[in-house]
Amino acid sequence: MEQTLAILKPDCVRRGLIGEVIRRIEAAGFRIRAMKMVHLTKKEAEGFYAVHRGRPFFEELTTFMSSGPCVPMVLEKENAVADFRALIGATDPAEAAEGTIRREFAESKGQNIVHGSDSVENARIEIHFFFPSIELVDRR
Ligand SMILES: Nc1ncnc2c1ncn2[C@@H]1O[C@H](COP(=O)(O)OP(=O)(O)OP(=O)(O)O)[C@@H](O)[C@H]1O
Repeated sequence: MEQTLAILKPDCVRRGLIGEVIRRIEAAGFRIRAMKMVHLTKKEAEGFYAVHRGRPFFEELTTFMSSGPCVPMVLEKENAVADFRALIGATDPAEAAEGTIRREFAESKGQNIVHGSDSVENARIEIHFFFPSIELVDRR
């Protein structure tokens, strides 16, 4: 069974959308394996998004991600990584498909409600970042 790392970003928490977004995630067949609320420091946000260091939006992104609490969670499902990316939609809500979480709730490319790992390999790295002691094994 595949796992992916999702984050309900600070805008999701601030706008009171945690419940609504989790409802959609569960309705789409994902099982929540781990979840917590954390307020990242700027340094931690820079560590999580290290691959984007040097990109023009890096400063805005890491300032936003450390601006308030967020909710990282480990989601499990067949084909979890790709299916979760499909459920959340394109990075820019204006380009996200009808019915996706970002299309429905996100206000901008920067504040886009939710994060989802973009590959199985990155999912492993990102899960370890937030849940270093979680067992990454098949537990059906
Ligand atoms: N042009 C931009 N301006 C502001 N923020 C941006 C921009 N491009 C990307 N971001 C932010 O950086 C995050 C990571 O960018 P990336 O291109 O990896 O998008 P993504 O894979 O859809 O998003 P995520 O990694 O959060 O799931 C985006 O979710 C978004 O919040």
